Amino acid sequence: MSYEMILVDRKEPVGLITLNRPEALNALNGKLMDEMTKALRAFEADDEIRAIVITGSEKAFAAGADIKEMQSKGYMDVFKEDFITANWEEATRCRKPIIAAVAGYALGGGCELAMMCDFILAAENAKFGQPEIKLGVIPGAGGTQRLTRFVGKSKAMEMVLTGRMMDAEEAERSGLVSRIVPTDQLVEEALATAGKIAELSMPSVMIAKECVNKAYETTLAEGVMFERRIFHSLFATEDQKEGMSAFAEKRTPEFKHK
Ligand SMILES: CC(C)(O)CC(=O)SCCNC(=O)CCNC(=O)[C@H](O)C(C)(C)COP(=O)(O)OP(=O)(O)OC[C@H]1O[C@@H](n2cnc3c(N)ncnc32)[C@H](O)[C@@H]1OP(=O)(O)O
Repeated sequence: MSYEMILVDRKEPVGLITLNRPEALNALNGKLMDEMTKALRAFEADDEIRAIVITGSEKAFAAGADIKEMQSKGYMDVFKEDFITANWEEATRCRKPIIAAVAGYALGGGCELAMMCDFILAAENAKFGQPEIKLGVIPGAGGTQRLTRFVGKSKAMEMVLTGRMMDAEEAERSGLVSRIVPTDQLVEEALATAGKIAELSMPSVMIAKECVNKAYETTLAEGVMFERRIFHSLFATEDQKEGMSAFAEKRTPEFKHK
């Protein structure tokens, strides 16, 4: 499959998607999002790929939705095409782990896309923000909801109401990113982290992801019960026998992903 606005690289067992629209700081237009949706679906269906990394350039992960594409749209246009959600949420549907490797600007839809991934690794030069208010709109791809869950009401409110950006240090302190890495080592580090996840038992990884995500959607008691039942189910896998035998025998496990 050929892509124009993203680069897709199969680095088994990791799939790498690089946003590649440098002339517009990777602004996310319909074509780019369609391509990303296709690439994510292809990796999801690929048995040899067990973790995914989405990244941009050193200057920008993505500077948001394409403002020039949006500017002339009217209410009925955005309503009829269900603008933003229609082809933007594939990352949230993917069952394999996705790491956002963010350098430079992650603004508006760029920040929202990063937050749809399972975790964010930030380069030292990363800058996060929801500047939509400065354009006379508000975040439309989950920013008001996900940012608030990551950083809490006060900081999310300030960022959404003023459009202020957060640097990597502040983003790490606030829990938006899992850690900061030197900018020139970002992709390498994200691939290495994804590679480590991909070595683990795939069913456990996919189910662990489901359980953590459940914490956002349910009560503590229901979430704990969901976790326990799922934990029980993993005792039906070959990988549970292999993982625990390998520990007892002091050797490295060889997971079969089943
Ligand atoms: C998804 C929703 C619903 O939540 C909505 C959104 O995401 S709305 C978009 C939110 N994002 C923004 O408002 C950021 C817009 N960009 C900027 O503020 C600046 O470009 C910058 C601070 C990120 C970088 O500034 P600078 O280094 O000075 O570069 P520029 O000359 O401004 O940009 C270079 C080039 O890229 C084009 N560009 C940048 N961002 C976008 C964008 N979001 N959409 C379309 N095009 C964008 C910019 O216009 C420049 O192109 P040329 O004019 O030189 O052709």
